[in-house]
Amino acid sequence: MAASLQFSNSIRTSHCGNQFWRNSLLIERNQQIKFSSSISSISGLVCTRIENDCSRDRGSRGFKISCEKRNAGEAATNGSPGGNGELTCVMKFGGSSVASAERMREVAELIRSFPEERPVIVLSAMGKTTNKLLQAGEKAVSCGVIHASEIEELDFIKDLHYRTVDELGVDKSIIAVHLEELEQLLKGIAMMKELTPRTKDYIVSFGECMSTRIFAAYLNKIGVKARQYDAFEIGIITTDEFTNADILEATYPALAKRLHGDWMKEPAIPIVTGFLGKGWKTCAVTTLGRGGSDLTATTIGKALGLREIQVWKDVDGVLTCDPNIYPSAMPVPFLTFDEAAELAYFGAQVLHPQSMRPAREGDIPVRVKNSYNPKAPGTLITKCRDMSEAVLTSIVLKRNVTMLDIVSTRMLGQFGFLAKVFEIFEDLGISVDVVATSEVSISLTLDPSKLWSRELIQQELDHVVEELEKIAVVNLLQHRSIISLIGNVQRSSLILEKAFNVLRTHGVNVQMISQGASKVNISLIVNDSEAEQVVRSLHSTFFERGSLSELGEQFTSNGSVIPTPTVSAMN
Ligand SMILES: Nc1ncnc2c1ncn2[C@@H]1O[C@H](COP(=O)(O)OP(=O)(O)O)[C@@H](O)[C@H]1O
Ligand SMILES: N[C@@H](CC(=O)OP(=O)(O)O)C(=O)O
Repeated sequence: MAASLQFSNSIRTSHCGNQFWRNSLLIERNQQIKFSSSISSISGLVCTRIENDCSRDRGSRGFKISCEKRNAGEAATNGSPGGNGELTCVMKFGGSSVASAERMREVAELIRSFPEERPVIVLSAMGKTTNKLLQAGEKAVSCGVIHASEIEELDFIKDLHYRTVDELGVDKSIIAVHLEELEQLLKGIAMMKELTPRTKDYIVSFGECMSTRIFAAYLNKIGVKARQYDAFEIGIITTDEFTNADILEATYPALAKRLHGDWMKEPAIPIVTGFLGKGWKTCAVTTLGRGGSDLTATTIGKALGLREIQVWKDVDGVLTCDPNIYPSAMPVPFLTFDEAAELAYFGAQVLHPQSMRPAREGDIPVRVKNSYNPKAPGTLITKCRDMSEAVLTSIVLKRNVTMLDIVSTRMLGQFGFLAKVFEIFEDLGISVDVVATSEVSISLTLDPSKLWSRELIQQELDHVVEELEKIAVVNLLQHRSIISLIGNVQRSSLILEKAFNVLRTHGVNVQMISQGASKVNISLIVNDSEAEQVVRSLHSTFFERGSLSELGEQFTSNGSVIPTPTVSAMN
């Protein structure tokens, strides 16, 4: 039996009070809902979906909570995928979640703790395996063939994976063949003295190929039927841009056909390699850029039209700031796809920059959860959310950015200047992050992730400057940081006032400022050396309870604004 319940602001206030609203933030799918006595007739239902009600005017805070009546016997037993229905959700576990045998056991238990789910599991490589594989590849270039088998990182990878199969009690042969091939590959690189982007992608693919095989074998061992899949064999088709490939449209029907078809023939939890794809022209293994398993998860979610995409990390959701900069950063309970995309694009490592696109296109909620602390509510990312009280959502820092000041050598009134500048960037294949313009000048920052290695950065930059100098006076400024203030740009004046107060206190001059048309991000460019301190102070100002603005407004711990009752703060 399915029921659809609509809770509006007024119902919430009159029937449940603020308590329910708070509780509603904590409701998760498949959780028993405990309603207050006034609506107890609907108790006993299980929540299956929570949606923001976007259909109404700004200011209303409706939540549509879909529920199902489930009898105790309806949930599957023995940890097997629940019921006979279709696949329900994606659960992606990152490297930190599957870093050891112990972590894999915990993740298996976590999956079993949702017996009514029929999930597709996406896994990253164990722990820091991807970094180790890349380091091994780089060492192989210059170590000589006879020393390729002795590369320290190869030993580390062998030891980690053999120890894990041993501790989990699964058959060693499932990964032995990969580890042998990896050693051969390193010898090949040593022989050629060359590591191309294509070979890099092939090398790192061993990480995901092994973690998924180990985990699938373990699930089968404990009685949970599972089937391992390599993404490049089941239809994740990409561009041939090695190390940073894009997913192509053909992926969606191909994935759906394969995963759905297999499931219908014989249900077994699919365990899919994250991060990997197959180049459409080369047919070689490609990767989706660092952290790309998030994108694999949302791609599968969209392809199968699943109800929810869960990305399980080692933090309590998307936080108000990078915890490495501000250790007591707090989880953000709700985000829109736009906010999350902007946050990821401007450097928050927690989500892959492109991962929100399939979720947004398929309108599938994404939940960011902590595999080390599953009870924490995490962050729910949906198409829209109530912004009426939101000010700032999160502060993101992107370091080591290059900035260019480009001033036209021609007089005012010249048209086509901007077009010429961007044509140069297009021809050189360099992507631009933040831009501020006037008619005859333009300031912009370059995306460092697109500039592959150190030597190339300088070469490419020299070339850009050379080309631009044909039409303009160019000033190249390196070691800059972008501080992105993600939030409600409807309140941009308030945000800017607070932010500039902080900057003034630290004696920091902003070198460029840009408010995106997307209306969720204000970007400030400062020197690298000043950036972290500024971010910490901004965080205290916007997110710490009791911080008082000169406008007489106080911020709550989630960055929203509450009016202060007296006027004394204004003086
Ligand atoms: N705003 C942020 N919110 C949460 N985590 C962040 C943020 N900015 C940076 N991080 C970092 O991102 C890490 C999680 O991302 P990642 O390492 O890719 O996870 P996983 O490997 O589990 O997929 C966290 O451990 C944290 O250090
Ligand atoms: N293993 C890949 C892909 C990935 O998504 O990893 P993680 O989920 O641990 O960020 C990487 O390290 O980039």
